[in-house]
Amino acid sequence: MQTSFPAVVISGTGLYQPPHVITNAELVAAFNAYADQQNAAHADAIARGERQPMTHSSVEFIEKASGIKQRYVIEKDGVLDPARMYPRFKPRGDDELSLMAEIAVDAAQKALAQAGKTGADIDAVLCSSANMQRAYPAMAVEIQQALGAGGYGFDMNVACSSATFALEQAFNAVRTGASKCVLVVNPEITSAHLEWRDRDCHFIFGDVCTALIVERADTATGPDQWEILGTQLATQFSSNIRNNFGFMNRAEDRDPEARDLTFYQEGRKVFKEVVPMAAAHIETHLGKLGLEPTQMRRFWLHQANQGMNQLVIKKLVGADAGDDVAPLILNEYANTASAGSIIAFHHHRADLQPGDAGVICSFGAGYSIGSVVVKKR
Ligand SMILES: CC(C)(COP(=O)(O)OP(=O)(O)OC[C@H]1O[C@@H](n2cnc3c(N)ncnc32)[C@H](O)[C@@H]1OP(=O)(O)O)[C@@H](O)C(=O)NCCC(=O)NCCSC(=O)CC(=O)O
Repeated sequence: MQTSFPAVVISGTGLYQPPHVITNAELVAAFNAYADQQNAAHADAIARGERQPMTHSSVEFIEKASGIKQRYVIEKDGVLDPARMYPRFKPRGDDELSLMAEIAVDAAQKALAQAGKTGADIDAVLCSSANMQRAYPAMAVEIQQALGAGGYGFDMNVACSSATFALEQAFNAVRTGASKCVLVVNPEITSAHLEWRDRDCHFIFGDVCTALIVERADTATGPDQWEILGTQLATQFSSNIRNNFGFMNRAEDRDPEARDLTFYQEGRKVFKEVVPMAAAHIETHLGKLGLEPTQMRRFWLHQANQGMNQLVIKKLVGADAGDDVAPLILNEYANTASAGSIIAFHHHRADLQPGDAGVICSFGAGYSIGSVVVKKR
């Protein structure tokens, strides 16, 4: 028996933008100072041929290879200190709101205001992010309490596809009647998982938090509603984007400074393998909905690499991706893991008209790909 579901909308989005900017010039200056210090400290071993000298990074490479021009971070001094090279966060007591929850509450309140809702209207909180601050209790439950929300909350992690995968859970919870109004939050404190001392990746990530409100169309009162026409998720195992940090590290007697306990990747392989997967995924998803890529007014794509997004769009619509078709935010925000496509949706939808449709699509570690087709009401 075919069950018909009520229409479900995204009725609000919110964005927490960290207070500090690191430009590529600042980033490269810190990295090069660190490399010089390392080379001086190991000059003898380098002279004996026992160790390779570190090579300088460059602003030109970063901008040409990725399109990234700067990134926002929650704490800047620690990252740019050549004697440290990662952020410095003050530990908080168990009775204080944790940092991930704090930025999630900020983004959530903005999304709630846009939707004309309060925390009390929320009956499910999905905190979905590439990294969680602690093992438990779930971040989502702390966020639920801080917002005065009811129902339940849980955390989920699908790396860069965390937001789109959570959107499908929210969509299903609302359309089946299990939940009335779901908050999806994506606090991405990527500065803490990035290896700022590795020139292959030190430029990639930035911090941010996004939030989305998902509810039935017949309860939505906000001025800007986007009906979810469908969602499609896919995963295929790959170690090409990986981070082995985890609760077993201590039991494995791992060196906490080991290179594989922060983000690492085979960037070229990711580029080559993920572009065709993402394009085919979107095309198949739209086909199931009886839609063509050329009918989409906009693609809010994952923000990892400018060239990647251009290739995905070329495969889909046979044309170069101008900002009007696939807006870029990574030049300003860098890669913000799961939040990237949601930042693009947040900043670049106001000019669309009722009836215009588009695709929010993430792709990243897993591999994981998630697409959400939306139409402005
Ligand atoms: C990482 C990249 C920007 C790297 O660009 P390229 O592939 O063109 O470059 P490359 O690594 O082959 O390096 C080319 C040459 O430049 C050198 N090189 C590397 N880094 C450099 C730097 N900082 N400054 C100057 N030179 C540099 C290399 O040593 C090499 O030298 P030589 O030529 O001498 O050997 C790109 O591959 C990329 O964006 N790929 C997609 C990755 C992606 O989407 N990942 C998902 C991230 S995870 C994610 O999004 C979230 C999630 O899922 O969690």
